[in-house]
Amino acid sequence: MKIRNLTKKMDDNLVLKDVSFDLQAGEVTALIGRNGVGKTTLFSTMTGIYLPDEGDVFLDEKSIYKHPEVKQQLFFLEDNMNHFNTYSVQTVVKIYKQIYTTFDEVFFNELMEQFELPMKAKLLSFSKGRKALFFIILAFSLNVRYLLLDEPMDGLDIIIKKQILAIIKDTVKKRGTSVVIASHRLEELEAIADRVIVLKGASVELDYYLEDMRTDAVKIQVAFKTKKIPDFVKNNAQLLYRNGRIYTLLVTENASGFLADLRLEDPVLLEEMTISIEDIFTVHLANDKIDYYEI
Ligand SMILES: Nc1ncnc2c1ncn2[C@@H]1O[C@H](COP(=O)(O)OP(=O)(O)OP(=O)(O)O)[C@@H](O)[C@H]1O
Repeated sequence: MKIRNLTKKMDDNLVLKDVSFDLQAGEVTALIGRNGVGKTTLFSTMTGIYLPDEGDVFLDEKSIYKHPEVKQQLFFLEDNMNHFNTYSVQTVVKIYKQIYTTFDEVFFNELMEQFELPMKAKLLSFSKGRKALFFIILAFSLNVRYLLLDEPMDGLDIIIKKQILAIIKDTVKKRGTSVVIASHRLEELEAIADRVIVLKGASVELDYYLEDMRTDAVKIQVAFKTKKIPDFVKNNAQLLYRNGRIYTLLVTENASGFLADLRLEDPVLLEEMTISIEDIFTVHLANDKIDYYEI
């Protein structure tokens, strides 16, 4: 799926500006950004609920706006499916089976049984967690190539979250589905995301694979003998946190060269740490920069 130069205004507000990326099969992409940045608007525009002011979205080289039939291959799970509240599970399934001929009934029944969700109950009688679980099961049962999930785990308890993550991971692996999950709960996506797209100020600020990031980048804790911070540190590292004289730094390019230079300074503390999505988010989206000199 190719997203090309999407620009979208909501009222007079420019929400998306020249947004482009490709989605590949068998990958989980985390779409992250602060509240109100435009994640839901991007999904709505990618699926033709909104028409873009500029740009296009292609599935198998066909524009989804000009060839709506290709949208059979994608599904957008909105963060609030309350419009189905008065329907029974059976009725919702019937509706989706008519729309999506790829619906996998065996898979659906197996998961409904596994999670003990009743078929005849109305969705209104489900707790928030059970309802979210039901819609995730439904979404994956549609057997589409592209799934866009908007905050699918918002407000769920840890047990259900883990169950949902397991379903996502398993199905992506087995079926080669491409899943995009919009969230600001980064720690939850860490375990399953292959790639992260960061939206900021209406545009794509960052787009990278976590594995590449972990290879090219390094996160370290360092403390120097004196209060003076070497210039190459200030110029090449992004400061994540500071605790007294201990600096937690993120270096995203030429990590090995940076570490070698750092060792020459003979620091009193130098420790490598695991990079999290949250670190990236902090560096790129935080408004307040931490000052190296504030000791
Ligand atoms: N129907 C609408 N009419 C006018 N403005 C809208 C409409 N929908 C969204 N917006 C505006 O577009 C911007 C992006 O909203 P959107 O819901 O896409 O952000 P988001 O990143 O999904 O936010 P959140 O993380 O809070 O869910 C916001 O400034 C919002 O106020």
